Amino acid sequence: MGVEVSVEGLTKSFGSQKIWEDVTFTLPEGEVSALLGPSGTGKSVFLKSLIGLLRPERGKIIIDGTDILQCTAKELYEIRKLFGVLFQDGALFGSMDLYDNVAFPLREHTRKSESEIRDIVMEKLELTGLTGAEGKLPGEISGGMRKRAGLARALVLDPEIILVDEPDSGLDPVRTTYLAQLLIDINAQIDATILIVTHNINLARTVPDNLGMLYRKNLVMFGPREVLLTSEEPSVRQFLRGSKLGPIGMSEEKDDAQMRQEQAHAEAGHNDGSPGEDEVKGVPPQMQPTPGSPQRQGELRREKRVAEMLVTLPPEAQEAIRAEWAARGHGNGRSTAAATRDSAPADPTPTASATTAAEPATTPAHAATPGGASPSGLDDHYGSDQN
Ligand SMILES: Nc1ncnc2c1ncn2[C@@H]1O[C@H](COP(=O)(O)OP(=O)(O)OP(=O)(O)O)[C@@H](O)[C@H]1O
Repeated sequence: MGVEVSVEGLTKSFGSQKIWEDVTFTLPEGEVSALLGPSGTGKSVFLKSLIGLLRPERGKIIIDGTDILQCTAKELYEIRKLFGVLFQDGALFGSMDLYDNVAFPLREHTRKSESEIRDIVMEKLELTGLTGAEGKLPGEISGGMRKRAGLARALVLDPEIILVDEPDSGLDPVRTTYLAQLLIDINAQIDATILIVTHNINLARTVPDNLGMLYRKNLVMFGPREVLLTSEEPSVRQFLRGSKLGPIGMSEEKDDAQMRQEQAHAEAGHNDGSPGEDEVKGVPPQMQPTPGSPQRQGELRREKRVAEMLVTLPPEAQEAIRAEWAARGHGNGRSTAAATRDSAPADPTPTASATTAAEPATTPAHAATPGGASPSGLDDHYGSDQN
């Protein structure tokens, strides 16, 4: 089962450049979460911090009960074994065929025999739809296949936390949906905690249990998906609509004059290409595991967890949550929700801490990376700094 990842008061700077500060939230065990944010807001820096490649100057990152900012190098090595990381480009060794790429972490970090390794590699290749392609070199296959091979490699050491960096980059929308389905199916099968960093609005709206957003050097919000998807917070609303209207500009925050001018253009009928209000309104149904998959244990735990916090959420989010439970017609959250309905005032402006739900980040760091010198091999891909 996946483990909880809890981040408390985390602050990271490079020299005098503050990336984000006082970030606090929890990735709940076995749930799927997505972290959004405009380019340059420090999402990748956050992922690197979770796996111990970057060192925030303040705060805690508690993984399976251990604060990785305080622990020894040996403890960090052990914690990194809990992670599987899917990098944007798959991060495969160009000179190795897919079989050897996927087998790499097993050969590097376990004492398994070649026949045991073969069973595991072939199982993961089948899971990711790559049976028959094991003899191909990364340069001979498509970007989507490379992503799936990267995922197969991230899974061979049975990660409890899976981190996915922009799963849609370089993929067409259809392949992005297949990859998202694979992540949900894997979550159903192994109950790993999953954190996805993405810009893809459709993926953010339909795949995760929880959403968070980084902006203005802060975690603007983090909580159940329904909270962000119904939020009127200007940056969240703008981002989830992919609209020009709002505080987020091309390279930095807009000033009031620019916002007023764009608003006037919109009111005068200018079409800026943003999706229509109806296309992105409300909370779409969440992606479910492929029929025949096990029930997602994370979903069951989430239902109970969200039921307990339901009355603290904004009314629109409560309504969306109840509607989804009613549509699915299952789970103990449904009855708990009914029991607590209208029994307490909602907080109309939830903050990250108010809506915080514990969520995890996963990926066996070493499993996902080709390098062998570092405990996980992650350093070789991302580069490690001790800033
Ligand atoms: N090792 C580093 N040294 C100095 N600055 C860095 C380092 N790594 C990242 N940065 C800076 O941190 C900021 C955030 O970068 P990051 O890549 O995390 O953003 P992001 O939100 O993932 O962006 P994108 O969505 O475009 O991938 C950028 O200004 C970047 O230049």
